[in-house]
Amino acid sequence: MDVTISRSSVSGRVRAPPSKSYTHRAILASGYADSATVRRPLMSADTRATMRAVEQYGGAVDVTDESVTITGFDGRPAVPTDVIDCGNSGTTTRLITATAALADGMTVITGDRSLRSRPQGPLLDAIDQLGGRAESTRSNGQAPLVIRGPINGDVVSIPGDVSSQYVTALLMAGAVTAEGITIDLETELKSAPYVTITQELLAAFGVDTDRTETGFSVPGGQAYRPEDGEYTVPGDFSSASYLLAAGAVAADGSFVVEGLVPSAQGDVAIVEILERMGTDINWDRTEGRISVSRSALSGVTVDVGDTPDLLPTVAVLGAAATGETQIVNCEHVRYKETDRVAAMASELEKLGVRVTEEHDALTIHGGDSTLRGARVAGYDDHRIIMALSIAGLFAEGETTIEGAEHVDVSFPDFFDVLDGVGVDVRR
Ligand SMILES: O=C(O)C1=C[C@@H](OP(=O)(O)O)[C@@H](O)[C@H](O)C1
Ligand SMILES: C=C(OP(=O)(O)O)C(=O)O
Repeated sequence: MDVTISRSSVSGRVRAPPSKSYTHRAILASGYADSATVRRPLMSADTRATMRAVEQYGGAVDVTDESVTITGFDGRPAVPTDVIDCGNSGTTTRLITATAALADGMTVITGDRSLRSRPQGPLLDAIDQLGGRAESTRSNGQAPLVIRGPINGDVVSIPGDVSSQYVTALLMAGAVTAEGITIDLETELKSAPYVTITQELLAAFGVDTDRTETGFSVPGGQAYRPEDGEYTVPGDFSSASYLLAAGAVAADGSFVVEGLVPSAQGDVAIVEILERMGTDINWDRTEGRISVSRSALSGVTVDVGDTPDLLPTVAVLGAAATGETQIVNCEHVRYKETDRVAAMASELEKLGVRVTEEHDALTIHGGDSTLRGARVAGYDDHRIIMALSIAGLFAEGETTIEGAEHVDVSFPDFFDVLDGVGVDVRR
């Protein structure tokens, strides 16, 4: 589906969708439990993939209006009756690969074309180190994957700079092994706040984890038991980044994003980045409400080591700013649904922006040019599509984004929300 956005202003109030990261974890944690209810989950293509995986491991998932009730497999996943298809979801793939290593038999895990090009090697090695067997069918460290368990727990050594999701996966599975898992990191941990999210979520399910000098550890023999049998998902700052950016470049009067209380999400950094760029932005942390006004932006340097998912948003903000916006420490952003560093460089250039791409940095030379609407590729990647939609708000004329239906991965009603705050969206 193509979506065409014309230069528009936005006004009014919107609610940020529920967090994708917390929803994935809460659903799988409920699978590891005896039973639990997840309130206000994100219902999207990616989180449904995690629900299907929980079912394949023997859980039952009951979706109602505002919640999902899960009868879990209580720490003992069954051997799936079929291949598990994770679609486009890297989080699902990594988290449930470690679950597979607990099952007494073989599990086959795959996904769409993008997913089958993403790196899984370090997690496969970790499962081998723990006494399981884990293989890539093409021997290239990518899905399809074949995993054989069960593992009992032990010490593993993995790199930290490819994906933090390996750590999350091992901590979640490690809690129900006999011996627990100690993870030694061979290199600096990128995307570190996502592990903090995991630790916070696990604590809410009564599971202890520790930070060690060289990594993380989780004692074995633990039971997943959420307080009062339920968990409520907070709002998503990665999704909110597009809405806040829309306000900064196109608010006409008051524009408010709700549902955003403080959280372990690293992507809360979008508030501070917008402030540094000169945005008039105000966060009522108690009410979870952020108001933002159209502002004159100036370029800044942003290190996305902890916040890879903000790169597309910051690149678009850089195009609206005067001076240079340098995005640094971004090599790991190349391992996402697409190579997002290359994708943003290429599509912003089509809109008339001067960009310098290096392996670990992206510089946007803002202010030298007026953005001209154009036809741009969405790379079947929800974040590229949403970020380019925001560029469409201030580009001259019309911006057409290809493959825009892929927003269903994390923010299914994104275009309805834009429409509702006054954006001229044509589908
Ligand atoms: O654990 C998570 O929920 C996520 C971790 C990050 O990935 P990496 O750890 O692979 O950088 C992030 O990019 C992804 O959108 C969600
Ligand atoms: C990279 C992302 O997710 P995942 O790794 O789950 O595919 C994302 O949502 O930007």
